[in-house]
Amino acid sequence: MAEPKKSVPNDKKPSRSPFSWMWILLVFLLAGQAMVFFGSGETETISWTEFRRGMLAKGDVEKIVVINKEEAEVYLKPDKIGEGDYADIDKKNSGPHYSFNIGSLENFEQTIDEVQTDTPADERIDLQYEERTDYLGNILSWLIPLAIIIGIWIFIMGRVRPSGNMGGSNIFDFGKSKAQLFEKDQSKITFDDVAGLDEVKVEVREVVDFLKNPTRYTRLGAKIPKGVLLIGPPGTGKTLLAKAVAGEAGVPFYSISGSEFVEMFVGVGASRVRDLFKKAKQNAPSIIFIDEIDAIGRSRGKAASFQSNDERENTLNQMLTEMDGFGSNTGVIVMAATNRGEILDSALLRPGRFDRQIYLELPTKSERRAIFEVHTAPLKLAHDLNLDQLASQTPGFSGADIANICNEAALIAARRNKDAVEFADFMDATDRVIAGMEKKNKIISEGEKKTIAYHEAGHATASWYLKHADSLLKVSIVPRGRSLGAAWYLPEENVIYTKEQFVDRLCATLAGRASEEINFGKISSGALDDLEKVTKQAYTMVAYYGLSEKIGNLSFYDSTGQYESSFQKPYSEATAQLIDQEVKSLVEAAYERTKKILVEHQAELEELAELLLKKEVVYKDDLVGIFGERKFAESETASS
Ligand SMILES: Nc1ncnc2c1ncn2[C@@H]1O[C@H](COP(=O)(O)OP(=O)(O)OP(=O)(O)O)[C@@H](O)[C@H]1O
Ligand SMILES: [Zn+2]
Repeated sequence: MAEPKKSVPNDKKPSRSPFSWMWILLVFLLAGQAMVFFGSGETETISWTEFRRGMLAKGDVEKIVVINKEEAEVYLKPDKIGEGDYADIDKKNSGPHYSFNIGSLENFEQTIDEVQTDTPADERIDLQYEERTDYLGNILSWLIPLAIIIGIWIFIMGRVRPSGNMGGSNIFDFGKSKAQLFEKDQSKITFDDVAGLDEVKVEVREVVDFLKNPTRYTRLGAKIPKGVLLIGPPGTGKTLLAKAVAGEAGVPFYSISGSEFVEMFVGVGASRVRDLFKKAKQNAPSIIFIDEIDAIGRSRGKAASFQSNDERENTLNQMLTEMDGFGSNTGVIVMAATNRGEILDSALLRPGRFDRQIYLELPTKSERRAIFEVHTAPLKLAHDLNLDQLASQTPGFSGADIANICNEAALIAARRNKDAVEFADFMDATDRVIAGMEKKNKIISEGEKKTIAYHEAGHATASWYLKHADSLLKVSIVPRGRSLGAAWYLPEENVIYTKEQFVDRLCATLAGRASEEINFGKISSGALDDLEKVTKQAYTMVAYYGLSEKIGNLSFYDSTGQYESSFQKPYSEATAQLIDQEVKSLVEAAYERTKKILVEHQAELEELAELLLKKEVVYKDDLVGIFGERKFAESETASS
């Protein structure tokens, strides 16, 4: 996430800061304490022992008033006051002269009783009991906790709204949106600041045009999309791209992060959304950017039973209402970013909401070079610095990582008192950034990269020569999500598959591992997804589609879902074993066949793998260059 270079507070009205509230409370508390102190100032507090051994033993006490069975007020005999031990008490003071805490009432009464029995009736102590309500104490006893709670609340509010982004943060306007507003002329980010992402930029250019020339579209009755969802791994430039759209269109940009909604109090999230949309509409045309939308837009229902987050749901509902509410010519386009598109609530993706989805990927080598170019532009570089080399040293790095490296490198060079940033500084910076990344990202070593390249080349080679495999569009060894490399196919849209088609697909999927075995003599864990797919497919072939001779025309598929819930298999133990055997031999046969194909075309496989290592992404043209035109026409694979 990028921090805004320039932002202006959107609320300019004068506001009382939480600190002034702290002061008021403090004064209040001190006043309360002072009242307690002075209110009891006239009676000296003594201890029970002092009382018993002193005035009680000497018989100086005239009256004791026990208050609330806790405290005793002592009145001395008038003739004792102002003399001896009591010299500093004013003669006119009618008492109480002392007070003490009686501790145990029983003990106290017993002691007094003992004294009384030894005393003549007319000299006995006058013992009285009184229930007194301590108004001040009561008030304070709830005022102090209240003050503490308010204090904590103010403190939390202060944290919830990081004051760095906002000029005046007022504890009473937390319902207002704290979206940051970037004024037109202040946001100078354009598409030139976004390196690579060429395909994405084409799609996003359209959005710029919607904002600039809405009538061109509305004139013909076309509906301008309201929401654009940017999906991609962290640091791939989603925020940057949204800002560039605002910059190119010259419209205000309101940004807020989904996670900010979540830490709010009940009802606040929804009112923030309302406020945000209101503001954006007032300043239309404009862009609302919601970062980390998954924080509020997570699929409802699924995990809800565990910990239902009503606040999140309210916020989401309010957002959907707002998006449905404004017409397509309002001139407000909502852009949202997430790195987990799959967990979003489907309600968000419905037409009229975020129906445009744009995928961003980690940059390829040439894109990384371009990003290095952007971020080294402001630096003073050594003349012999080779950006190509930097790009090839940083596979799997995101744009944000690269921006980070460039800055680190400059810091390192400065620390070393250099006049220009050199290659070595970049390498050290890379190490430092890797150390920070290691926890969240996969770092790929040269050796691993080679394994991945040969694995993907295996898939590509096999599917090129398998009649029924989908035709290949693109092969990449740029890591994405859980997988380390990928091949993109043009899928056949068949409804019915023949056994041959199934088997060819099995082979294509197994080809990654087969290539690893052929080229390195060992296999790796990198084929997990492939093997999962193969196993599932082989089982469906045998147990569902009746495609194995030994099982015959039986299907244990259950469209009603009963078997699954009843733990009971619809076939005998013997059949179960047979199914397992059939699956195994099916996969084994496919694997052997795949290896044969790969060995036959080993030279081409190697050529492709090396090209992948060099370019990281290889397109259909390159594939044709290596393998020649694919022999199977598309129509031929689409089958009977
Ligand atoms: N394609 C790119 N070209 C130039 N700089 C880039 C690119 N991608 C990322 N960056 C740099 O990385 C920084 C962070 O990117 P940004 O905040 O846009 O990523 P993001 O995809 O929104 O990440 P997150 O998912 O973590 O919010 C940018 O400010 C920019 O400096
Ligand atoms: Zn694979």
